Amino acid sequence: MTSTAPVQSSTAKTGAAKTTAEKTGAHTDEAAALIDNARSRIDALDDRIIGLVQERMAISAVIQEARITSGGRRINLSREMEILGQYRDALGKPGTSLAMTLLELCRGRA
Ligand SMILES: O=C(O)C(=O)C[C@]1(C(=O)O)C=C[C@@H](O)C=C1
Repeated sequence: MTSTAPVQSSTAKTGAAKTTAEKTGAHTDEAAALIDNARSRIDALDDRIIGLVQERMAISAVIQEARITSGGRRINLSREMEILGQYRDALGKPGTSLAMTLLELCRGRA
């Protein structure tokens, strides 16, 4: 059964804890529960994505260090173009921006 009753909070003006409905912006308990559950899954995914980005940064640092130690340069533009193309092909124009941000994070000091 779908609940259509608006979820209200008497604490909204007092600064006390928000209700689930207030947190989610949903107008029914059912929608609020769905959003709450989906947000938990997004939070778990974001934790994994952040971990993967950190793992990428560490591997990238190893590559850069090896290249620099061998007398080369930190940056390898042709490889960066390859990566930008891969993200663009998979995700479109915002994919390019995402790849640029990733590369910026990874081009730290090796
Ligand atoms: O693949 C490399 O050669 C790297 O150094 C790694 C990496 C990357 O993070 O993907 C970082 C810097 C380079 O300019 C190109 C790519």
